[in-house]
Amino acid sequence: MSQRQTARIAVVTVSDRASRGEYEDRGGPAAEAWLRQTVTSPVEIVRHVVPDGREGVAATLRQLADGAGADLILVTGGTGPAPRDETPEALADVIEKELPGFGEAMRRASLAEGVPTAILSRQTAGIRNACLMILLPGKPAAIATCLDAVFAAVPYCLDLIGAGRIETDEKRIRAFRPA
Ligand SMILES: Nc1ncnc2c1ncn2[C@@H]1O[C@H](COP(=O)(O)OP(=O)(O)OP(=O)(O)O)[C@@H](O)[C@H]1O
Ligand SMILES: Nc1nc2c(c(=O)[nH]1)N[C@H]1C(S)=C(S)[C@@H](COP(=O)(O)O)O[C@H]1N2
Repeated sequence: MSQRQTARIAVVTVSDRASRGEYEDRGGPAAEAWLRQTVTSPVEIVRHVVPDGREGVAATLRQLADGAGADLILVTGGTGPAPRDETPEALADVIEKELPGFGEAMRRASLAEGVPTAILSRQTAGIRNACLMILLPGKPAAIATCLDAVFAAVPYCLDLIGAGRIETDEKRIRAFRPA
């Protein structure tokens, strides 16, 4: 299977208050900045800010994967235990396969940084067709911690599902592609 040369990445901030303009979204820009510093191959990055809620988030994920042809979607926010935190339920509605190892590795990294509430985040990842979706906590400071913890496995995962190929700056993240 030939892989698309310019990978399409979507960054989705899920936050009631950021979507209403009550505070400036800092999570989406942090995720985009992390990607631009790390991915060295051609990439298109689009950002969206949406309110919490299962149906709306699921519709956004479907549109980005199926309509916009995203290879990778990073979602930040709505992973906690509060009543409006429904991002994992939205993900479950749209994916064919869950990859729970992503959540395990991200929570371990946050715990190792001394954040005991890391276990409150139901962060995870999943596959829909040729799109990998990764859920991150809403705290902007968590984004680099969590992406640093899992991103070495992302390029090979995209290869396996037939998504666009990405290369990384080895000084930041050494992509692991088993021989
Ligand atoms: N995208 C973001 N940009 C800036 N700060 C954020 C963002 N998401 C979360 N935060 C900060 O982290 C705190 C905890 O995030 P959390 O996702 O639990 O918010 P929340 O109480 O669910 O509210 P909301 O969904 O309206 O953002 C917020 O109060 C805010 O200070
Ligand atoms: N690295 C890191 N992980 C973190 C946090 C944090 O500040 N740093 N906050 C935790 C808290 S307090 C919550 S409630 C959950 C879920 O956050 P979310 O609902 O914004 O996704 O993420 C957790 N994971």
